[in-house]
Amino acid sequence: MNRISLILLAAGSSTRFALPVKKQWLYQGEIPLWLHVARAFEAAGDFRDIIITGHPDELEYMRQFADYTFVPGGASRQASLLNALNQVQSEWVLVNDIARCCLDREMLRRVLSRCGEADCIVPALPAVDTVYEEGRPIDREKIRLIQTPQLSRAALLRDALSRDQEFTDESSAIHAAGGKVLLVEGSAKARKLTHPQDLKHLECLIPPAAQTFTGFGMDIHAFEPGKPMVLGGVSVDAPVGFKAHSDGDVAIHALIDALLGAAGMGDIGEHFPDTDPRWAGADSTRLLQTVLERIQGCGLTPLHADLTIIAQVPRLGPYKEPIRRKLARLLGLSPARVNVKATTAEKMGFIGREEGVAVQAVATLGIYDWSRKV
Ligand SMILES: Nc1ccn([C@@H]2O[C@H](COP(=O)(O)OP(=O)(O)OP(=O)(O)O)[C@@H](O)[C@H]2O)c(=O)n1
Ligand SMILES: C[C@](O)(CO)[C@H](O)COP(=O)(O)O
Repeated sequence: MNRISLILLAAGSSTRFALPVKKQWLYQGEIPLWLHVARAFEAAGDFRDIIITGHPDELEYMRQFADYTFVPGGASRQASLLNALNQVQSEWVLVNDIARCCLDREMLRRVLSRCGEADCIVPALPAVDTVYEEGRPIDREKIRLIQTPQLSRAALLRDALSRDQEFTDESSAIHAAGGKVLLVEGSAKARKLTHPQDLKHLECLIPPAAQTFTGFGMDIHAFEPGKPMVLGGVSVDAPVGFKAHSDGDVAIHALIDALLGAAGMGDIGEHFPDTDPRWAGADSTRLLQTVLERIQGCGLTPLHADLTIIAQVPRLGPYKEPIRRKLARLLGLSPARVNVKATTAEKMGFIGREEGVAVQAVATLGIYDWSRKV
């Protein structure tokens, strides 16, 4: 069987799923769904290689979980698939949507066992409901609902998908290119996860583990006279602001690093390089929102944060509570789960000499519990 490469498509944006987490990042126990599916296929077949598409912003992160070949996805399923096909050396390629997350081994066997009998072997189900097309009932016996995994001749599939036409699956592309498509019996188990309500019908899914992850962040900024000071998203009355590429909100920067640390997603400079003009003068609350979307999209959720601001000047007593409330709102947490402390440096060092401010932050993330939404 190792003349077959496996492609798993996991670069979608989960628009129809409408939860903060993307479908491919729903945790199954301690691992994300895309890895759970990859392991299920790896255990069920002897593939020459396993190629997984991921959103370009998530690819490095995906590599931290496993040693497969990861390929950046494109703007559509077809574009992602073409990127992955460029890595394929074998004659045959099996393509599965990560969204079809429950592997029916019997169905996989039915597909693989017909290898060579057509250019594309496709699992399909009959329609069991009455079917209307444009307001009129049609003969449902003529209808077949197409699933994945589909087994295709790699070279033909590459050519078929490279035409200037959008296809929703491999079999339609191969059919349009004049190739032979063979339908085999599909499986109700291979239902596609498209909307949150599909979660109830996917019996193979297991709830996420009750794990938490902690990260630490630290940032320092020098004062810059004449600039407005913003700390923790709150305007502070001071004759100086912070020298920085962005608005210099040192508290939010420390918090972002703590969140990225807990997620295992690197540091703020990797996400918002200070060479990138997009972030010049940026409102740091926007950076925090972007980071939160990335973290939540990948299946994690903030639980708690604690910050210590070390400043000789300005005096921060009156600002601690507004900063706490602002950060809690941004994190989607109760103020009871966000703490903001302030201390001076006892007139020592650069902080004591009133040259700048340092902030330390600790943040805790949990795994998003999608099973409570079912
Ligand atoms: N640009 C894209 C779009 C989709 N996919 C993958 O193709 C499969 C089928 O796509 P779909 O179920 O439509 O997923 P999404 O595109 O994420 O969903 P939506 O259309 O609701 O945004 C999914 O496993 C998805 O991750 C992909 O790799 N690259
Ligand atoms: C490939 C597929 O799963 C076959 O039914 C389906 O066409 C994917 O559609 P989507 O809109 O990209 O989810």
